[in-house]
Amino acid sequence: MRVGCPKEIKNHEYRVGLTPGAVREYVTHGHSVLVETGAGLGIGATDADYRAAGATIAASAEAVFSGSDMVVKVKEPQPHEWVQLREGQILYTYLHLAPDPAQTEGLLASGVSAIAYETVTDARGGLPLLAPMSEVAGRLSIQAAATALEKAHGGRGILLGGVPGVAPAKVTIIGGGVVGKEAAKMAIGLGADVTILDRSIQRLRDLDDLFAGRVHTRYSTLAAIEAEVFSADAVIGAVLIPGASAPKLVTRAMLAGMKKGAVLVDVAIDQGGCFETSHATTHAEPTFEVDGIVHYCVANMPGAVPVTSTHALNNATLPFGLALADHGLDALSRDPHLMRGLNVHRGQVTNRAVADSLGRDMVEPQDALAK
Ligand SMILES: NC(=O)C1=CN([C@@H]2O[C@H](COP(=O)(O)OP(=O)(O)OC[C@H]3O[C@@H](n4cnc5c(N)ncnc54)[C@H](O)[C@@H]3O)[C@@H](O)[C@H]2O)C=CC1
Ligand SMILES: CC(=O)C(=O)O
Ligand SMILES: [Mg+2]
Repeated sequence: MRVGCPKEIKNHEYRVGLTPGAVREYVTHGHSVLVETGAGLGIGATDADYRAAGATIAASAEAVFSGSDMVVKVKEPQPHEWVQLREGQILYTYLHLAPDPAQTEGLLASGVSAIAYETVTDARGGLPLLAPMSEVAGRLSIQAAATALEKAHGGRGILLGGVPGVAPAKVTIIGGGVVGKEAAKMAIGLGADVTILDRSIQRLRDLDDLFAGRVHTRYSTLAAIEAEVFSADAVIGAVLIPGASAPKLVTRAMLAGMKKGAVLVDVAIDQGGCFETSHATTHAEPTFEVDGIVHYCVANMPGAVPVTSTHALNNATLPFGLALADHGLDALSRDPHLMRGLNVHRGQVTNRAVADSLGRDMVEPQDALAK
């Protein structure tokens, strides 16, 4: 198969779909790999590194899109990229379609078979291609909160860990999955007072065992969210209903009950955000203020640390990517977990949560593939 990797073009996105190490694996499996010139510079990988791994360097993104049977990326394709996709081609990347009707229309019109990293599953009920970036974003969320809490950045001027004799900041984490757990580790490490809310009691049990008394856990009800948000200095939004738009758990009315200069970090913004007042921001201008509350809503947080993120992402995407290259779309029939990644195929939406969120018809992926 001809595998292609264009340079990422989203604002301040420095990750790349394939590392030179991943290219070498595809080439060893007998595939050819086309990489856009400069695609790896954000992680310090030069065209020469890719050539040494067996890739051919393409002068433009257009050459990669037109010359590949499968396009491997990081972020959802941008409008200028949708139009270059075609029927019979596989797109393998993050998509986050539920809050993005325009991109969905673009992919449907192209006829491409689009596999979303974020809905591929594993045998343990996890999301193996989302998890590594959730680990990064969870850890970064506390760095973002700490910075935004500084007075010069619009925050209330409180140090997460306090100092001896002065109380630490209170961090409320809504959603105790991968993002929530990693955020908690960092917040505890800095000495903050941490509470995690989740609506899975089993998840709260696991977190209670893991953190052994160093976090408070609360079952996520409206009343509990309100109480924990009102008393927080920083709130991390980390909920997920796989594939679907995030539920709005903190309303605009609730901001009035919060401390002035408190910070909301909406990690779930890539699924539309879990705070009513969120809108996606970029690394160039990551925060904005609503009713005296600082909002940080960057939809590609891991792009800020591309070296760590790209390697972590490639570790996870490589086995499924190789299966796709080796077997084409038959790889989906061989692996029900990869099948769950298929969001769009030949003009049809093939993921239930995505279709429901967008109010569109859905065709079961195996039926869509059989046609
Ligand atoms: N902004 C960014 O750059 C990035 C964003 N993300 C996003 O972060 C979000 C979280 O991802 P993960 O931690 O991997 O998901 P996860 O599935 O591991 O955890 C989500 C948790 O939310 C809980 N939850 C669902 N509804 C809830 C509610 N009403 N109240 C409290 N908890 C609730 C679930 O029980 C689960 O434990 C996703 O939207 C993901 O796409 C992930 C990586 C990067
Ligand atoms: C998951 C995601 O949106 C990201 O890594 O950018
Ligand atoms: Mg996104």
